[in-house]
Amino acid sequence: MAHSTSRIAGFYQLSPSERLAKVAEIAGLDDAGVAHLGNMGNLEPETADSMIENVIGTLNIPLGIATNLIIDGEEQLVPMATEESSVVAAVCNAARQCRDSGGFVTDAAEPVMIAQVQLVEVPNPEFARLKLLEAREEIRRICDATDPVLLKHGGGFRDLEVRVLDDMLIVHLLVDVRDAMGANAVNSMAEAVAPSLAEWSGGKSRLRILSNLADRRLMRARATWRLDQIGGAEVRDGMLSAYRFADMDPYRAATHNKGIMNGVSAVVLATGNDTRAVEAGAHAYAARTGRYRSLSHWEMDGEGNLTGTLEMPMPVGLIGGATRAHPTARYCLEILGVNQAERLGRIIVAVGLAQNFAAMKALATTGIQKGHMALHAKNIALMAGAQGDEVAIIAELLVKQGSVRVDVAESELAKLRQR
Ligand SMILES: CC(C)(COP(=O)([O-])OP(=O)([O-])OC[C@H]1O[C@@H](n2cnc3c(N)ncnc32)[C@H](O)[C@@H]1OP(=O)([O-])[O-])[C@@H](O)C(=O)NCCC(=O)NCCSC(=O)C[C@@](C)(O)CC(=O)[O-]
Ligand SMILES: NC(=O)C1=CN([C@@H]2O[C@H](COP(=O)(O)OP(=O)(O)OC[C@H]3O[C@@H](n4cnc5c(N)ncnc54)[C@H](OP(=O)(O)O)[C@@H]3O)[C@@H](O)[C@H]2O)C=CC1
Repeated sequence: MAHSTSRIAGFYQLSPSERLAKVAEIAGLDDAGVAHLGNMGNLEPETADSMIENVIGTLNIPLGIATNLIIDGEEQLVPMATEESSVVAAVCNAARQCRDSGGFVTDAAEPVMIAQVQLVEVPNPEFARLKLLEAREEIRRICDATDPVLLKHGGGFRDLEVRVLDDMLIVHLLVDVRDAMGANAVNSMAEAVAPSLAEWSGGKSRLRILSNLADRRLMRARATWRLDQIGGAEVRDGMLSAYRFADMDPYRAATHNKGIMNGVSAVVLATGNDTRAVEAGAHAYAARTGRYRSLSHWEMDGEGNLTGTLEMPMPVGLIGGATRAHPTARYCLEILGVNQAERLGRIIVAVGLAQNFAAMKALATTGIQKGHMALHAKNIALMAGAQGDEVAIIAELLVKQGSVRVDVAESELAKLRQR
């Protein structure tokens, strides 16, 4: 049913509770709905209200901890925020199976982000391109002057690329953003330097914005799963065949990479980082050869063990965005014990690889539904209306019957309540 109006002048100037009252009136929410949405959980209304616009409440997402991970020789607990069952269990499961071979080894490139400046109506783009490249030091001076704090932390302008796209010139500012995700930092630089670029090129500047294809800020993770740990050669070969399928077929690659992002996005979200930025970068990177492919690579080593690698852009920070503003994100960073954005990125890529291993193994053996649906059964029980102890009882019944469905849950719940 359409609402009576969506034009609410000055809505943004109200407090969260005033906005909620207004929405409740228009949408016909009852007292229980208002009370529920008005409970802001562990995010203060003032904090939420300064993070985004038109706030009326908060949405709690479960926060789980991935166990069993060894990353670069260190035991590592990892907070993951996700609404999807079996994602956390999958990481624990994969990490347990490579502990005997040392866990995950990671690596990272410098934290360099790209800002793009679009120059249009450039009369002689090839000529202007060289002029801009010659002005590198002047460009450095203008960019670095916009962010002395970043400079103090060892970051700042690193290099310049100029591309000719038809009649446009696209300038890439390569900026070391240290422990920030970097969008605001590089956007400010792009805006500051654009008038000079336009003048030197003889054109006009248009867009000045970060590129989410953060292909200079790559992070890598690798691990070996011993044959005896994963259940033998047949399991390994099934997984290698699953990988080949993903690498050759975009329909499969999209799902395979979604599995990787199950792990990646959960840690990105838990730490208050920008999930969309990481996701956009990951998928653009997966398509960099002109064909959308698997982000991970799977092989067999000389001893027949399964080896996996994952290399992907990882624009995450420990400062900026919601990383410091959201108290839960701050505590997640405390649990992680990281003091450099680079370490956070490495951990995230290791989690992505673990997630991919678990999903591929399940797919290549029992099928995804057995493990996933067993854990999803509690959600189904909740959907059927189970409460308190009923949730676990109904979930167990569904798994035992091998039919994790809402209609079955409803009929089991009715029977349980008649007893
Ligand atoms: C679900 C499991 C882990 C069961 O796996 P299992 O072999 O039945 O579990 P197990 O009881 O033998 O336990 C093995 C280990 O898994 C962990 N584990 C086991 N159960 C739990 C639990 N409840 N909570 C936390 N951790 C759990 C735990 O670490 C445990 O070791 P332990 O600590 O007992 O020594 C397995 O089937 C699995 O890894 N499945 C993959 C699940 C998955 O990928 N889910 C993502 C959602 S599906 C999707 O969106 C992506 C997809 C699949 O489409 C991607 C793609 O297509 O590539
Ligand atoms: N396309 C995209 O993905 C876009 C994303 N965004 C959003 O931008 C936000 C991230 O921007 P970001 O620039 O990272 O955040 P901030 O601008 O909030 O923080 C970065 C700033 O923190 C200061 N700083 C202090 N210590 C450090 C350190 N050790 N390392 C680096 N910087 C330090 C720097 O200088 P100073 O104090 O002088 O600022 C730096 O510029 C996210 O919320 C993202 O969602 C925004 C636009 C586009």
